[in-house]
Amino acid sequence: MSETAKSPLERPRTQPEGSHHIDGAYVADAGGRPLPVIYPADGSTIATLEHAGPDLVEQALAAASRAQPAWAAMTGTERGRILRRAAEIIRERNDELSRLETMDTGKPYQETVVADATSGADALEYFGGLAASITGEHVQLGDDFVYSVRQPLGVCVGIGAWNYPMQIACWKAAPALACGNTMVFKPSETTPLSALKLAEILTEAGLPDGVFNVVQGDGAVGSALVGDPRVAKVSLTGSVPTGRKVYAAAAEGIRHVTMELGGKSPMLIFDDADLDDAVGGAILGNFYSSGQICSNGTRVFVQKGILPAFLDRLAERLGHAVIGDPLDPTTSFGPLVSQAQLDQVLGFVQAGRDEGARLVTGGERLDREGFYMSPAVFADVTDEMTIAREEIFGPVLSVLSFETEEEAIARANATPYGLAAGVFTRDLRRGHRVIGKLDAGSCFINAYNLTPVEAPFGGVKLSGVGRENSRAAIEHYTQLKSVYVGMGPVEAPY
Ligand SMILES: NC(=O)c1ccc[n+]([C@@H]2O[C@H](COP(=O)([O-])OP(=O)(O)OC[C@H]3O[C@@H](n4cnc5c(N)ncnc54)[C@H](O)[C@@H]3O)[C@@H](O)[C@H]2O)c1
Ligand SMILES: O=CCc1c[nH]cn1
Repeated sequence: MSETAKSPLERPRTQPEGSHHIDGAYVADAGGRPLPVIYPADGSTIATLEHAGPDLVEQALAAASRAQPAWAAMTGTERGRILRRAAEIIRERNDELSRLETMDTGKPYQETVVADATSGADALEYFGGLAASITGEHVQLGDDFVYSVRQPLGVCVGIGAWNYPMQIACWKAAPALACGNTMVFKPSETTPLSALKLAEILTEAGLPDGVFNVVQGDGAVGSALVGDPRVAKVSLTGSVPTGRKVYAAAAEGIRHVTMELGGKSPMLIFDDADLDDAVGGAILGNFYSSGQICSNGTRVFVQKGILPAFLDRLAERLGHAVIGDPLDPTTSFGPLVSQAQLDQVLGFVQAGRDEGARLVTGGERLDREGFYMSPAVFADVTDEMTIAREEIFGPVLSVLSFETEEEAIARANATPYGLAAGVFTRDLRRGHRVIGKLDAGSCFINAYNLTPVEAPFGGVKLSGVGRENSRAAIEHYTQLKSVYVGMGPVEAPY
């Protein structure tokens, strides 16, 4: 692994005009608890916001409720035009938005410039394009007929995790708004900045006031939003423990939910796989965003025949990772998001060592300011070890070996999670056969962690409920009204 010495890109302005964005404008909550925003690359405070108090939560929900009927009454074409305009503005400002995302999350600019704001723009463009074609259906029943209308749900609450702040805000807002809903979005308290930019850009694109609102704060603020009787739907991206709480609170009001939760996904590499493709997939599925990706394939099952070559090539390629200032465009591996996350991940590395896994490379706290560690690869991992069972959410790859296809499938499925799964093989019949038997929502054959807006994204088992992206998301932000129309006399028994 090497360190960079190039000059970093210019730092963007990080202190927003106000902490929250309600009814089309920045708002401050003078009495709110301070919310410092930390730059993971050096631990400095780059902005100070405040958690929303009850008055601000009320203001945001009232704005979203007020705005919803008129927004829903606009045609899909009109709504879609605004979303697509917002996508254009995001693309025009991608460089600045990417630098902001890098400062908020610590992810290398090399990544944010291609995978964060641009992914958000894709969602706004895609759902903006679909908005005009959201329809029900007509069923003829003799002379009578039934028609259905796909209606918005009302006020939706979106709650985000810290790993893809802009992407998560857009993946929730774009389908919600396209369908005629309004939204109050609460970003993660760890990365609160880019959702405010999204609100600002949507307003600039012509979004009516109150349709998309951002309030800041921790779980208590999220909880206040989820429990409000005006809320029709909650979409959470977060951990399974938070998902349990939010799902239960939403159930009190029989609210719709989308739950995008954690995972411990398997990647199966067969002897006949292209070695470099498989190693590339393992790198993308474990070390991109310093390993802080929900769908990561952190249990890498490698068939015995290819195992030595796989480990050698993986260690060799990791040696080319450029660890450094995430604002330096040549940096390919940045810090973790926070000191707490770093401590947690290093705790898992220690558990791996204590339980007898072999540390092939990395796993060390780096001697520099910021929350850096080197990417870790463990070999000789067994299914019972903590690092093979628990979601680590950091750069720790576990290699487990296997002999037969049936064995690998059974072991891959022996987890309460079911977010993603991958298979690497040159035998496409085997690729489809194996992927068909893996319990996961988002699957890959000879690829990993690609999440185009056209593909449904989401998990099974504890990893979640519902899907983001694709046409499937339209169903999760609408409800059907059916209307039976009688064309003849009404016959009654008496
Ligand atoms: N499936 C996916 O699409 C996806 C994507 C990214 C991250 N994740 C998961 O997110 C986790 C990491 O993110 P995190 O640490 O921010 O997760 P987290 O569960 O700690 O927090 C997620 C969000 O929920 C809020 N929250 C916490 N308690 C709440 C409550 N009681 N009511 C309402 N809101 C509450 C937090 O403030 C935050 O905004 C990992 O488990 C990861 O796998 C899943
Ligand atoms: O972190 C989860 C969602 C995701 C996966 N890849 C890009 N975004």
